[in-house]
Amino acid sequence: MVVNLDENVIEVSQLGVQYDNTVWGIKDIDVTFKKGELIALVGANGAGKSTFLNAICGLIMPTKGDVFFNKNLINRNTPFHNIGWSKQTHAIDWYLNVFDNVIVSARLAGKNRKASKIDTLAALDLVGLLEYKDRDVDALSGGQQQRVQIARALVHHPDIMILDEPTTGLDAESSEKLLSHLKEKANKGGLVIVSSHDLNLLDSYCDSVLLLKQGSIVAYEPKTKFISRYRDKEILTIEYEGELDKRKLVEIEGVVTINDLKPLVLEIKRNTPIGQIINKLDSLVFVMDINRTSPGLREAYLEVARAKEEG
Ligand SMILES: Nc1ncnc2c1ncn2[C@@H]1O[C@H](COP(=O)(O)OP(=O)(O)OP(=O)(O)O)[C@@H](O)[C@H]1O
Repeated sequence: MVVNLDENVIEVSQLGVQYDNTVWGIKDIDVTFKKGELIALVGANGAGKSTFLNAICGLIMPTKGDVFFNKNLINRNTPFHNIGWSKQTHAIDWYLNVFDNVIVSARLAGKNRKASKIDTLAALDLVGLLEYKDRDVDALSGGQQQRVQIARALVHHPDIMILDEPTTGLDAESSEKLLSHLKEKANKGGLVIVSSHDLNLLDSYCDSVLLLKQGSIVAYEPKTKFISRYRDKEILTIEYEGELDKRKLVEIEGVVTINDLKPLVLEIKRNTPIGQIINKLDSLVFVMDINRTSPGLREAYLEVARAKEEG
């Protein structure tokens, strides 16, 4: 597969989805996605992530605006083909067993029976469901049903994957395995858009961040740039024994915010000498362990969300 990484794969223009002629799920979204990236779609509950992903896949009809895939219009009448999508709500065939649920997706993508069978077994192996291949899907746990949906999305090796909260219900190991697979696909020239509330997981794998708030794009930029908005702060995590009073902590020089009390998680100004902070804590509690880290996606997300609220 020869991939032109400069190609504008998906172009979204003035996209808006209004529900019941009242609530705008998303509004006036203009954005372009290129290949070769894993994009983290983040935002609070109700920010419009699912609406946005469903609209760009052609699963719901926008109220206004357009989505183009390589300059071709996408909508419910001409939906995407050769993409892998997975909705937040399960879209699986309840009357089929696990294997058939997945192979049907490969066949629908135009693969022949033999290739579909090989790919189905590989996809089930990837999501850890090989031993369940003959089970009815309604005899699976919620997390296992989620894996069936993911296997359906990936089985035909699409170079565009749009996955809405794919790790909900997955255990940590499966989530890491899935994201690592998606990252590899993006590295090889694919385009992957993943929404999730698990910002620590996304941090390890995403290239760019798209932050939605109240149906609009607040930020869309490389992860490093997104996080650098937060570069003037670091995180101190402190394990201790005893009781701490928040009011005493805010008085300590260099402490910007208290994120958590047990363990104590402090945001401090970058390069603050931590000796004075530790001395103060030593006088209040028994300090057992101190860990100093640079902020990641989660902290940057909270910062940007907070700044936009204030601004
Ligand atoms: N079917 C619907 N009918 C009416 N309003 C809807 C419908 N689906 C979503 N909305 C509204 O549109 C807005 C965006 O919802 P959406 O589900 O896209 O958010 P989200 O970012 O995916 O949230 P979450 O993180 O909770 O999954 C919300 O205000 C929501 O209440």
